[in-house]
Amino acid sequence: MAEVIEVKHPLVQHKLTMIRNEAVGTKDFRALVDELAMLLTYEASADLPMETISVKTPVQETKAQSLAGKKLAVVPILRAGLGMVDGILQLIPAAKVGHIGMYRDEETLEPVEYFVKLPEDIAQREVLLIDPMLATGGSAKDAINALKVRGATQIKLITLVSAPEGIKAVQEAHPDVAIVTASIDEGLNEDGYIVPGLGDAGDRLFGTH
Ligand SMILES: O=P(O)(O)OC[C@H]1O[C@H](OP(=O)(O)OP(=O)(O)O)[C@H](O)[C@@H]1O
Ligand SMILES: O=c1cc[nH]c(=O)[nH]1
Ligand SMILES: [Mg+2]
Repeated sequence: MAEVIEVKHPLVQHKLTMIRNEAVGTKDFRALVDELAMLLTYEASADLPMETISVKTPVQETKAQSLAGKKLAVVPILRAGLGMVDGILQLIPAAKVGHIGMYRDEETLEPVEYFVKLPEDIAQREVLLIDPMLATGGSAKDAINALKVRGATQIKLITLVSAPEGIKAVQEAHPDVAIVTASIDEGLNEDGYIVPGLGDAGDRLFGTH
Protein backbone atom coordinates (compact mmCIF):
# COMPACT_ATOMS: atom_id res chain seq x y z
CA MET A 1 0.00 0.00 0.00
CA ALA A 2 1.37 3.41 -0.95
CA GLU A 3 1.88 5.77 1.97
CA VAL A 4 -0.30 8.56 3.28
CA ILE A 5 1.76 11.52 4.45
CA GLU A 6 0.15 14.13 6.72
CA VAL A 7 2.52 17.09 6.61
CA LYS A 8 2.87 18.41 10.16
CA HIS A 9 5.31 21.21 9.37
CA PRO A 10 4.46 24.33 11.41
CA LEU A 11 4.19 26.57 8.33
CA VAL A 12 1.77 24.13 6.71
CA GLN A 13 -0.36 23.82 9.84
CA HIS A 14 -0.38 27.58 10.44
CA LYS A 15 -1.45 28.42 6.90
CA LEU A 16 -4.06 25.66 6.91
CA THR A 17 -5.54 27.04 10.12
CA MET A 18 -5.73 30.46 8.46
CA ILE A 19 -7.76 29.18 5.49
CA ARG A 20 -10.10 27.21 7.73
CA ASN A 21 -11.21 30.56 9.17
CA GLU A 22 -14.48 31.53 7.46
CA ALA A 23 -13.54 35.21 7.83
CA VAL A 24 -10.63 34.84 5.39
CA GLY A 25 -11.67 36.34 2.06
CA THR A 26 -11.00 35.24 -1.50
CA LYS A 27 -7.75 37.14 -2.00
CA ASP A 28 -6.02 35.78 1.10
CA PHE A 29 -7.55 32.34 0.64
CA ARG A 30 -6.08 32.11 -2.87
CA ALA A 31 -2.64 33.26 -1.76
CA LEU A 32 -2.55 30.80 1.12
CA VAL A 33 -3.71 27.87 -1.03
CA ASP A 34 -0.88 28.68 -3.42
CA GLU A 35 1.66 28.74 -0.60
CA LEU A 36 0.31 25.48 0.87
CA ALA A 37 0.49 23.82 -2.54
CA MET A 38 4.14 24.80 -2.79
CA LEU A 39 4.95 23.49 0.67
CA LEU A 40 3.17 20.18 0.06
CA THR A 41 4.98 19.79 -3.25
CA TYR A 42 8.27 20.08 -1.41
CA GLU A 43 7.20 16.99 0.57
CA ALA A 44 5.65 15.16 -2.39
CA SER A 45 8.82 15.56 -4.46
CA ALA A 46 11.17 14.28 -1.75
CA ASP A 47 11.64 10.93 -3.53
CA LEU A 48 12.39 12.26 -7.01
CA PRO A 49 15.36 10.42 -8.50
CA MET A 50 18.74 12.19 -8.47
CA GLU A 51 21.92 11.82 -10.49
CA THR A 52 25.47 12.95 -9.91
CA ILE A 53 26.73 15.55 -12.37
CA SER A 54 29.88 17.63 -12.70
CA VAL A 55 29.65 21.33 -12.02
CA LYS A 56 32.36 23.98 -12.16
CA THR A 57 32.04 26.40 -9.28
CA PRO A 58 34.10 29.62 -9.30
CA VAL A 59 36.54 27.67 -7.12
CA GLN A 60 36.83 24.22 -8.68
CA GLU A 61 35.16 21.41 -10.61
CA THR A 62 33.04 19.18 -8.34
CA LYS A 63 30.46 16.41 -8.39
CA ALA A 64 26.99 17.43 -7.26
CA GLN A 65 23.42 16.16 -7.15
CA SER A 66 20.88 17.06 -9.79
CA LEU A 67 17.35 15.89 -10.63
CA ALA A 68 17.58 12.89 -12.94
CA GLY A 69 15.39 14.48 -15.58
CA LYS A 70 12.19 12.81 -14.41
CA LYS A 71 9.23 14.11 -16.38
CA LEU A 72 6.36 15.40 -14.29
CA ALA A 73 2.79 16.38 -15.00
CA VAL A 74 0.61 18.45 -12.70
CA VAL A 75 -3.09 17.62 -13.08
CA PRO A 76 -5.63 19.70 -11.15
CA ILE A 77 -9.19 18.49 -10.69
CA LEU A 78 -11.30 21.48 -11.76
CA ARG A 79 -12.25 23.81 -10.39
CA ALA A 80 -10.70 23.87 -6.96
CA GLY A 81 -7.47 22.13 -7.98
CA LEU A 82 -6.66 25.12 -10.21
CA GLY A 83 -5.94 27.12 -7.08
CA MET A 84 -2.92 24.94 -6.36
CA VAL A 85 -1.30 24.93 -9.82
CA ASP A 86 0.74 28.14 -9.68
CA GLY A 87 2.30 27.26 -6.33
CA ILE A 88 3.42 23.89 -7.67
CA LEU A 89 4.77 25.35 -10.91
CA GLN A 90 6.91 27.77 -8.93
CA LEU A 91 8.83 24.74 -7.68
CA ILE A 92 8.56 22.60 -10.83
CA PRO A 93 8.39 25.10 -13.69
CA ALA A 94 9.05 22.53 -16.42
CA ALA A 95 6.08 20.32 -15.52
CA LYS A 96 3.33 19.96 -18.08
CA VAL A 97 -0.21 20.65 -16.91
CA GLY A 98 -3.28 18.52 -17.65
CA HIS A 99 -6.85 19.22 -16.54
CA ILE A 100 -9.64 16.97 -15.33
CA GLY A 101 -13.02 18.66 -14.96
CA MET A 102 -15.25 17.07 -12.37
CA TYR A 103 -17.97 18.23 -9.99
CA ARG A 104 -19.92 16.45 -7.27
CA ASP A 105 -23.62 16.07 -7.89
CA GLU A 106 -25.09 17.88 -4.87
CA GLU A 107 -27.79 15.24 -4.28
CA THR A 108 -25.93 11.98 -4.85
CA LEU A 109 -22.38 13.26 -4.07
CA GLU A 110 -21.30 11.22 -7.13
CA PRO A 111 -18.63 12.85 -9.31
CA VAL A 112 -19.58 13.98 -12.81
CA GLU A 113 -16.71 14.23 -15.32
CA TYR A 114 -17.01 17.07 -17.85
CA PHE A 115 -13.50 17.62 -19.25
CA VAL A 116 -10.22 15.75 -19.65
CA LYS A 117 -7.17 17.21 -21.39
CA LEU A 118 -3.81 15.67 -20.59
CA PRO A 119 -0.27 15.93 -22.00
CA GLU A 120 0.10 13.42 -24.87
CA ASP A 121 2.98 11.66 -23.14
CA ILE A 122 1.15 11.28 -19.82
CA ALA A 123 2.13 7.58 -19.72
CA GLN A 124 5.80 8.59 -19.44
CA ARG A 125 5.25 11.17 -16.69
CA GLU A 126 4.93 11.00 -12.95
CA VAL A 127 1.61 12.67 -12.23
CA LEU A 128 0.85 14.97 -9.33
CA LEU A 129 -2.95 14.94 -9.14
CA ILE A 130 -4.13 17.92 -7.14
CA ASP A 131 -7.36 18.87 -5.41
CA PRO A 132 -7.63 20.77 -2.13
CA MET A 133 -10.44 18.52 -0.83
CA LEU A 134 -10.66 14.73 -0.51
CA ALA A 135 -14.14 14.10 0.93
CA THR A 136 -15.94 10.87 -0.07
CA GLY A 137 -13.05 10.19 -2.44
CA GLY A 138 -15.36 9.77 -5.44
CA SER A 139 -13.80 12.59 -7.46
CA ALA A 140 -10.22 11.51 -6.76
CA LYS A 141 -10.98 7.86 -7.56
CA ASP A 142 -12.57 8.75 -10.90
CA ALA A 143 -9.79 11.21 -11.74
CA ILE A 144 -7.18 8.51 -11.04
CA ASN A 145 -9.15 6.13 -13.28
CA ALA A 146 -9.16 8.79 -16.01
CA LEU A 147 -5.36 9.06 -15.71
CA LYS A 148 -4.80 5.30 -15.67
CA VAL A 149 -6.95 4.55 -18.73
CA ARG A 150 -4.75 7.05 -20.59
CA GLY A 151 -1.60 5.20 -19.54
CA ALA A 152 -0.40 6.97 -16.39
CA THR A 153 1.24 4.54 -13.99
CA GLN A 154 2.92 6.75 -11.39
CA ILE A 155 0.41 8.96 -9.62
CA LYS A 156 0.55 10.92 -6.38
CA LEU A 157 -2.45 12.73 -4.94
CA ILE A 158 -1.85 16.05 -3.18
CA THR A 159 -4.69 17.49 -1.10
CA LEU A 160 -5.03 20.13 1.58
CA VAL A 161 -7.79 18.54 3.67
CA SER A 162 -8.72 14.86 3.63
CA ALA A 163 -11.51 12.92 5.29
CA PRO A 164 -10.62 9.42 6.52
CA GLU A 165 -13.49 8.13 4.34
CA GLY A 166 -11.88 9.60 1.23
CA ILE A 167 -8.45 8.22 2.06
CA LYS A 168 -9.93 4.75 2.57
CA ALA A 169 -11.88 4.94 -0.70
CA VAL A 170 -8.78 5.97 -2.69
CA GLN A 171 -6.60 3.36 -1.01
CA GLU A 172 -9.10 0.56 -1.70
CA ALA A 173 -9.50 1.52 -5.36
CA HIS A 174 -5.91 2.59 -6.01
CA PRO A 175 -3.48 1.08 -3.46
CA ASP A 176 -0.54 2.24 -5.62
CA VAL A 177 -1.35 5.96 -5.24
CA ALA A 178 0.41 7.80 -2.41
CA ILE A 179 -1.43 10.68 -0.75
CA VAL A 180 0.22 13.83 0.58
CA THR A 181 -2.11 16.01 2.65
CA ALA A 182 -1.93 18.88 5.12
CA SER A 183 -4.60 17.35 7.35
CA ILE A 184 -6.60 14.22 7.97
CA ASP A 185 -9.80 15.70 9.43
CA GLU A 186 -12.49 14.07 11.57
CA GLY A 187 -14.91 12.94 8.87
CA LEU A 188 -17.88 13.99 6.77
CA ASN A 189 -21.17 15.62 7.77
CA GLU A 190 -24.59 14.61 6.41
CA ASP A 191 -24.07 16.90 3.38
CA GLY A 192 -20.78 15.26 2.49
CA TYR A 193 -18.69 18.21 3.66
CA ILE A 194 -15.44 17.60 5.51
CA VAL A 195 -15.62 18.30 9.27
CA PRO A 196 -14.19 20.63 10.44
CA GLY A 197 -12.84 21.24 6.91
CA LEU A 198 -12.82 24.67 5.33
CA GLY A 199 -16.11 24.70 3.43
CA ASP A 200 -16.37 24.55 -0.35
CA ALA A 201 -12.84 25.12 -1.60
CA GLY A 202 -13.93 26.00 -5.15
CA ASP A 203 -16.43 28.58 -3.98
CA ARG A 204 -13.93 30.14 -1.57
CA LEU A 205 -11.22 30.29 -4.25
CA PHE A 206 -13.39 31.79 -6.94
CA GLY A 207 -15.85 33.82 -4.88
CA THR A 208 -18.92 31.83 -6.00
CA HIS A 209 -21.68 30.25 -3.89
O1 LIG B 1 -14.19 13.50 -2.46
P1 LIG B 1 -15.46 14.00 -3.05
O2 LIG B 1 -16.66 13.62 -2.23
O3 LIG B 1 -15.64 13.61 -4.49
O4 LIG B 1 -15.43 15.59 -2.95
C1 LIG B 1 -14.32 16.34 -3.28
C2 LIG B 1 -14.56 17.15 -4.51
O5 LIG B 1 -15.54 18.16 -4.25
C3 LIG B 1 -15.00 19.43 -4.60
O6 LIG B 1 -15.28 19.77 -5.90
P2 LIG B 1 -16.71 20.38 -6.33
O7 LIG B 1 -17.67 19.31 -6.70
O8 LIG B 1 -17.19 21.32 -5.27
O9 LIG B 1 -16.38 21.15 -7.65
P3 LIG B 1 -15.64 22.57 -7.81
O10 LIG B 1 -14.18 22.33 -7.58
O11 LIG B 1 -15.96 22.98 -9.19
O12 LIG B 1 -16.22 23.51 -6.78
C4 LIG B 1 -13.52 19.25 -4.36
O13 LIG B 1 -12.75 20.24 -4.98
C5 LIG B 1 -13.29 17.86 -4.89
O14 LIG B 1 -13.08 17.82 -6.28
O1 LIG C 1 -15.78 19.82 2.48
C1 LIG C 1 -15.78 19.75 1.24
C2 LIG C 1 -16.18 18.59 0.56
C3 LIG C 1 -16.13 18.58 -0.80
N1 LIG C 1 -15.72 19.68 -1.46
C4 LIG C 1 -15.33 20.81 -0.82
O2 LIG C 1 -14.96 21.80 -1.45
N2 LIG C 1 -15.38 20.81 0.52
MG1 LIG D 1 -16.83 23.14 -5.08
